[in-house]
Amino acid sequence: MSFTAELRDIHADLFEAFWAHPFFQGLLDGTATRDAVVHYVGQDVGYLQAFLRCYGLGQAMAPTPDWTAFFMDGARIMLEEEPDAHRALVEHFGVDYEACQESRLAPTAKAYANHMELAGHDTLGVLMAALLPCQWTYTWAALRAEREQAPGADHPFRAWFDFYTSEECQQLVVDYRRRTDALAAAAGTAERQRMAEAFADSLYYEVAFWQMAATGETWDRLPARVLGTED
Ligand SMILES: Cc1ncc(CN)c(N)n1
Repeated sequence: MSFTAELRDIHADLFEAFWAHPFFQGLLDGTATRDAVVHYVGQDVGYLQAFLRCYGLGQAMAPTPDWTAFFMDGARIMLEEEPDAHRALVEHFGVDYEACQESRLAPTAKAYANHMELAGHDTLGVLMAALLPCQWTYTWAALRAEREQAPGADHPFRAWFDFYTSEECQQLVVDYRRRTDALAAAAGTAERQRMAEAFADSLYYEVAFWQMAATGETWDRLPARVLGTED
């Protein structure tokens, strides 16, 4: 079994938690609230900016022109295409995409961004393992949504699902996995272990990012779980 297939197996529970999270299910059935969606998109703009910086860190480690092209193309998709998917989410609520951008990353978004950027100061393999869940979870969940519930043409967030199920996004996941598998195969035990941990941490943060959106988490509005006021 390949390295990434093994990680997929080991962390099946986190993939399932990602799918079942009320925020994602709200996007799927169209009941997600305005506040949660606007907060999600406002935070995601900053998250994607951090991701683009990681592509820069990847470029700095690129061993071949092929790797350089991979990071350049990933950055192009994120800069030119992904914002349109997010724009569709907030425009459903009559909110301007540019206006909903938040100036400060919430605790969860910041922790995730810091985690990825730290991975970008380790090896190329650790960086790739940290970046993979971002591509993989969204495309996996959007494809599953299409299979199981087929959001119709009149679905309010149709464009968002269309982006993540696109051939381009699917190919990106295939390429990410192929490259991560090749790096893992060439890595020693210690590096492979750091790769596995970087992947698991990012996957955890993917689920936590939904929770951040659902609870409206910011530094001023920490969830009850953090404040110790939870029942
Ligand atoms: C937090 C997060 N993770 C993943 C994606 C999909 N690229 C995203 N836009 N934001």
